Amino acid sequence: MAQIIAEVSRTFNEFLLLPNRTRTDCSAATVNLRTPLVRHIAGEAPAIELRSPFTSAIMQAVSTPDLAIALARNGGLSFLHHNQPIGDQAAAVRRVKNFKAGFVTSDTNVRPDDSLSLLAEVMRRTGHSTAAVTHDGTATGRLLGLVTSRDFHPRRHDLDGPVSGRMTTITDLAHAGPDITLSEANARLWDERLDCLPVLDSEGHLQHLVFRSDYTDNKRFPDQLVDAAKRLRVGAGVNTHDYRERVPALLEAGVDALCFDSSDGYSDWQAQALSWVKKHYPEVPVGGGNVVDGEAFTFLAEAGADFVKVGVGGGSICITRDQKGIGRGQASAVLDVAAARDAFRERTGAYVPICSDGGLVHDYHVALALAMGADFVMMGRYFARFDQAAGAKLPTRDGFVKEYWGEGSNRARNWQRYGQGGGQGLVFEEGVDGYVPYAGGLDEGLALTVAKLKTTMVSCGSTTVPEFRSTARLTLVSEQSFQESHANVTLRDTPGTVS
Ligand SMILES: NC(=O)C1=CN([C@@H]2O[C@H](COP(=O)(O)OP(=O)(O)OC[C@H]3O[C@@H](n4cnc5c(N)ncnc54)[C@H](O)[C@@H]3O)[C@@H](O)[C@H]2O)C=CC1
Ligand SMILES: O=c1[nH]c(=O)c2[nH+]cn([C@@H]3O[C@H](COP(=O)(O)O)[C@@H](O)[C@H]3O)c2[nH]1
Ligand SMILES: [K+]
Repeated sequence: MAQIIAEVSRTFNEFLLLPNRTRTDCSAATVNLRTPLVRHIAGEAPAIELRSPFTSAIMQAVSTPDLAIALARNGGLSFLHHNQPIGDQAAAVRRVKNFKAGFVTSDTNVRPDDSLSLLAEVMRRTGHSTAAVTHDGTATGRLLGLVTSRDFHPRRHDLDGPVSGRMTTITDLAHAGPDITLSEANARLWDERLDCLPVLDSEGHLQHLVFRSDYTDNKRFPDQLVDAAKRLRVGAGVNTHDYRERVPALLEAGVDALCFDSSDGYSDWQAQALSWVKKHYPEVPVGGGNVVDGEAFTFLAEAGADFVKVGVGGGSICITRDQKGIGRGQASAVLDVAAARDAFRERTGAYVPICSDGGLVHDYHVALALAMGADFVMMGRYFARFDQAAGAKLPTRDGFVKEYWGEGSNRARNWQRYGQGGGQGLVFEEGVDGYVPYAGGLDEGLALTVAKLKTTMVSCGSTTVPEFRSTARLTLVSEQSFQESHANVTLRDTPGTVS
């Protein structure tokens, strides 16, 4: 007879945190959000640690290179989606790895014999006032000089004259070699009172420009998630179909972590694929999932998973529970898997982090997921709202929305992966195609969520994620107390003032 699990399956909305004693040295400024991404010996440092416990979903509508850059600059990690040809996904990985914070590729470039009027036109188009003069007018040509909008004036200079007549030539120009770090470049900008420092390769070809005006921007991101060579880190989703070709191409492109992406990770397909990656590329971290119980977690941990993603059917675009009748309330799933992770650590000495994926509707749900045992979270809807995500931004009567669609929807055209009903292709959809409210840029949006998370942790008396988890006290809420959690007055539509 079928086994019936006695415990009711619960969601995040059914829980609240009780405040713990907050000591005077516990404040938002002292909270540290570092958390392990990958398997490690318990008590030792993991090979990769997130600086902030956020990852973006392995979805076309979410994890673009631009989003990956923005999230890594804020200490989190994106997993670039694999619903695209292998070469395209590898190119997306390269785009993130080639991003050098503070090192910009020059977009305002001219040849020495171009006219000043052409230069003025290029500057007007790009909105930038420093142009690189290269032998072929490209961003990577041999650098001959720099010219700025301060070097010429339409009434003083003949605009038909060549750029070379007004540029500062390379012999009089401070410049740097390819190995300079951002902090060394910044030091030179200040010490030598430069506005711009060109970075050249050994043959004198332009690689990047570093601007003094970007200095504060670089200081804004103290928690960037970078590798040993100071390049931003990026993850990539893979599947159990073409991993033998996809994984080596992604590694070649410089990917930092992989994750098998499936609605149901409790399968021999995934165990086989994990063992294959571990056998051929033991150095690359690879996650597995998704699962919703301890038994499935242990199965993937034993197959070699370096982290395990938790969540079936709870995502905002998910219709898996309606369609297939499988899934589990996300709170129950995380609690069960967290207990299995701790038992696995006791038994083997290995700590395999877990990720709560999908169904995080309110910012405080992130705090609940971490309190219930998640080491980090993955979100789709949340990141799909930002400028950097893939969906188009569309105007509506009440403001803007962004497109957001599930990987199991018709729109995702993930069909080659399906053998539903024993045939070829997608027989029924497991996700919907819709819109989410537009939320501007990722930097500002994530900063707000992080601020709320830190404040919750302070109320719970903890300054680290492990401390928060081990001391959290959670309570179930009744229907009535849930009502009490919301404002119970008629809201003004214009803000009131107190004075
Ligand atoms: N987290 C969630 O609740 C859900 C997520 N999704 C997303 O939708 C996308 C598609 O997920 P899935 O449909 O689970 O894709 P999948 O590729 O894991 O599975 C598709 C089908 O292929 C089979 N299969 C897997 N590997 C195979 C192999 N090597 N040879 C033959 N058959 C194989 C599976 O058993 C399944 O029937 C993913 O991006 C997933 O994250 C979809 C539904 C729910
Ligand atoms: O049932 C589903 N049908 C789909 O088409 C689909 N696409 C993505 N996902 C999963 O949802 C997660 C994102 O959820 P949120 O938008 O709630 O953050 C993602 O991280 C996935 O785990 C899907 N689930
Ligand atoms: K299964």
